[in-house]
Amino acid sequence: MTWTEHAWQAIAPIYKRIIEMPFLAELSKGTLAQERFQFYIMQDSGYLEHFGKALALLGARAAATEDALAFMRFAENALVVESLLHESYLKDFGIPDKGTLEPACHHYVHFLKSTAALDAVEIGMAAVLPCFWIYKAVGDHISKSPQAPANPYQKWIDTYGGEEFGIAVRQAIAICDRAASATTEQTRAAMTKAFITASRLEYDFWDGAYQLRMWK
Ligand SMILES: Cc1ncc(CO)c(N)n1
Repeated sequence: MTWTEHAWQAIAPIYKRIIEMPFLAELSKGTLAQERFQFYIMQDSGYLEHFGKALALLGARAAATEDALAFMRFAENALVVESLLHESYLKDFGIPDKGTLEPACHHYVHFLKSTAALDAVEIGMAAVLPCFWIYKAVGDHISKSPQAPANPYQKWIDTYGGEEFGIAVRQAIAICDRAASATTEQTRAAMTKAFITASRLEYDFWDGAYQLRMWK
């Protein structure tokens, strides 16, 4: 079994809870309250900015030039392509700026940045993998569900269920598998732990948006 197969198995219960979340069930049907999606997009705009920087840092730290280039492309995509989607939604909703990072987002981006900066590079790569893989799985899952007519969230669904994002996800998976097979058992275990933590933080991110959870 590859490391990524093992890691996905480890998060299977978390992924199951993610796809059952009301946020995603309602987004899929197009019935999600605009206020909740708006909160999510504002937080996610802030998220992408930090996520992009964590990816660039991993690119700088990657040993193989090929992996460095892949992570630099991921960083550019997070900062340019995905951010455009968010900006168009922010404009549709008439939101002037991104606002502050609320608890779930704050927790997640700082976990990613500190892991990318301070842990072994393989562990940093494992920490960002759920950001790719879970979004792809969720995008595919929603794309395969019965399509709601004129879903206001269709652009979001198309981005993450789309083939372009799929290519990046497969690359990220392949890089992590190569890194995992070249490292020690101890680092592999730490990679799995980081992968699980990031998956929990993905859950929490949608949960925080659904509950509109803000600093008290
Ligand atoms: C919280 C979060 N995780 C992953 C992605 C996909 O890049 C995203 N846009 N937001």
